[in-house]
Amino acid sequence: RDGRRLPPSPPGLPLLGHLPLLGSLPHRNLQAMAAKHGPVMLLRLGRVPTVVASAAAAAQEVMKTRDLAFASRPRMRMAERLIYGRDMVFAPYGEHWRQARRVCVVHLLSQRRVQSLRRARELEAAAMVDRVRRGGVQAVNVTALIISYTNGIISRAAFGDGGSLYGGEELTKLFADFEGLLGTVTVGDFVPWLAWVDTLMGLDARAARTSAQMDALLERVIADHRQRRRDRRREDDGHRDFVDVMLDVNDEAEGTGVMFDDVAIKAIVLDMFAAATDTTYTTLVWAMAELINHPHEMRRVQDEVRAAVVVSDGGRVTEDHLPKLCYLRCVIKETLRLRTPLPLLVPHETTEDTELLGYHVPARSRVIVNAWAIARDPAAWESPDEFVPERFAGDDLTADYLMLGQDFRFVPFGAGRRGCPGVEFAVPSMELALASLLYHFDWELPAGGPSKLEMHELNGLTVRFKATLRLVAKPWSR
Ligand code: HEM
Repeated sequence: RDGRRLPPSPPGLPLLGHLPLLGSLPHRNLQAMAAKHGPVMLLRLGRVPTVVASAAAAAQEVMKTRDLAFASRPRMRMAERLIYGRDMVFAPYGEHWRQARRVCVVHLLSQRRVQSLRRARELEAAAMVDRVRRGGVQAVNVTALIISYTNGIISRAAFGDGGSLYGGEELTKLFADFEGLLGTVTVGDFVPWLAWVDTLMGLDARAARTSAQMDALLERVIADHRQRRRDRRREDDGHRDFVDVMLDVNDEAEGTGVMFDDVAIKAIVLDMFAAATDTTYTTLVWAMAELINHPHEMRRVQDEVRAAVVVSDGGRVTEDHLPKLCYLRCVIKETLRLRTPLPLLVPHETTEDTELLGYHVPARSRVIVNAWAIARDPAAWESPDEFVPERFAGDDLTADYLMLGQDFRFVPFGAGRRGCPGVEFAVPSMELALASLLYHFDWELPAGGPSKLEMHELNGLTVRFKATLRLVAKPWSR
């Protein structure tokens, strides 16, 4: 009525709006809708107006040109329940998010801290290789193997080397429940008067149970860390785990007004688990699955890693080898493009009235960037649905090879204010795991089964390889 043009909107249903059109794999259904209605669409998910951006130019406006206007997050009931409503990943734009983000970037995920975790990564990679060796001729459950590797790294980073003392397998299960719930879309988020459906389906009870178990664990971890500090048994050996760092920040901030109380500490440590584990393991499992279906590419990475590791290196991959592994970097980048683990990123929300590709977007609209569709846009990529790591071979493949925030056709980590601060943590973890698995073993599908993997997806906190990936590992030696 005031002459401002809203984005095009397909027909929806009364009450539920476009919610049922999302289906079980929303990134795919939204891509099909964008092909008909354009790179910016306005949907109504239940009662929530939602703008969907499906082209690189739109992503650039959301995450760069008009970054501030798009920098908030919508309220998500499950995250509030599980992460105390005090975390950072799901926090609305404002002072709490700013302080938490600063601690994250400056202290928890700084380059120095990530480098200090090198030993943790190398220990976990060695343990993973040992586990495969011990499995003998049996097909290896690669999914479980990689989950255990990523959990191991984040547990050591967050809780210290004694991370496994807090439960080992049980801890893995607790985190699996936690991440499963966090990835569950609740009806109440979109249609508040139907929130009772979530209760009826047992979601509320499960969330309460998991949250209580997690809280008890974190209380114990914090109490142990405090005790150690009192006993002065812990020396500063250059590596401080996330709980130590948060307690340090708290001590230093005393009297300055910026305080992270125990609830905020627990919330931010949980954020790290939530943000780091599923994303990293999902990417690694997809990479292994793609390489199995592309034996020529698999052989090329193996030749590269095996040429880089010489006998005097003690016959194992270390982080010193990683910068030499250019083709491996192409494989990781191509996996993130084709199998974007968070295909719709994390939802944004507008802080004020703004515009997107010339369309009016009202304040407090939910905003979804379909990074997966953008990375498969036929107008921007050649053979977009094919796994072709070579497409990146001409790029600068040094440390900054993901070129985040520079090329908006490739945004698996988002960009700008709400972009992922964990990229530097994730990249060496992924490179080292993949290089180690491919250096030490030749991988095959189990005999008697299909000769190719079906690449079905399962939607949760991330979109992951649906089946359990089981492969036969044949030890390789020079
Ligand atoms: C392959 C691995 C990873 C991928 C693909 C990934 C992807 C993403 C994406 C898409 C977002 C949201 C961006 C947006 O809303 O626009 C995000 C946010 C975030 N990620 Fe990552 N991530 C990964 C690993 C990690 C790791 C290892 C950590 C920490 C140890 C981490 C910490 C975070 C945090 C704290 C946020 C919230 C940022 C904010 O809201 O301000 N991520 N990540």
